[in-house]
Amino acid sequence: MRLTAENLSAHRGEDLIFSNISFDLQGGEALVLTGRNGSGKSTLLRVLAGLLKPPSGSVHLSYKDGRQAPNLAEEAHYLGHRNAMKPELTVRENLAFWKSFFGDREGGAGFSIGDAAAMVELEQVLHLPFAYLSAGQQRRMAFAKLLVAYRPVWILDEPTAALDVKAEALLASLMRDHQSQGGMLLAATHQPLELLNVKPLEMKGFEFTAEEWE
Ligand SMILES: Nc1ncnc2c1ncn2[C@@H]1O[C@H](COP(=O)(O)OP(=O)(O)OP(=O)(O)O)[C@@H](O)[C@H]1O
Repeated sequence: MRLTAENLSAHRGEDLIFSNISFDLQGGEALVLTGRNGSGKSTLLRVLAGLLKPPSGSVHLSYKDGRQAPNLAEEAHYLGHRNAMKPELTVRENLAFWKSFFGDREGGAGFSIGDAAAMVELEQVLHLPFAYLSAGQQRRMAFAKLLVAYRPVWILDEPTAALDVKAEALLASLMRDHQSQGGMLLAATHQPLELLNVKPLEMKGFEFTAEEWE
């Protein structure tokens, strides 16, 4: 797979958040966004996930054999700051919903709910309402959502926030497994995760001085 983004920009309300963002990524690589708070990392990930329309620029995704994928959003999982799980449903019910809602895309198959829960080391809490899990357990289960349905691209916004060191290492190893199988990662993270084939992209945001406004 190959992902090419050219000259992307984004607005929030009246403000230009970034412009001229371009990158090129192959299967197995990870684009890691860095930059200070407010520099536009989440905004860029939301643009790539198809949740915000960029006023300029383009994104192209092609399969290994050169065919164009219809769009990136359909080939990607997006894990934002929120976990997107219903608190009153059990963990198993939540994962079952996402598994059938997403289905698999070309090139792979999702894991069973039991296997995905075991991969995040939480198979013992599948019967509990999602709300009963600790913040770190909830985040790990939100990650299991990526495992139950296959997507070649994972778009991850601070995936390891609220996690202890052991859980952070566990999710990082699942991310590396995804890469080893040819998957791509697009991730914003404040913690340095040990990913493979990292391409860093520093978001600078816009900082206008008083003189520049005049
Ligand atoms: N819905 C919105 N409406 C208006 N402005 C917004 C909106 N969401 C974000 N912004 C602004 O866009 C800018 C970029 O925010 P963004 O969340 O992309 O930054 P970030 O680099 O991910 O920051 P952090 O490291 O704190 O997560 C910020 O100035 C923020 O205030």
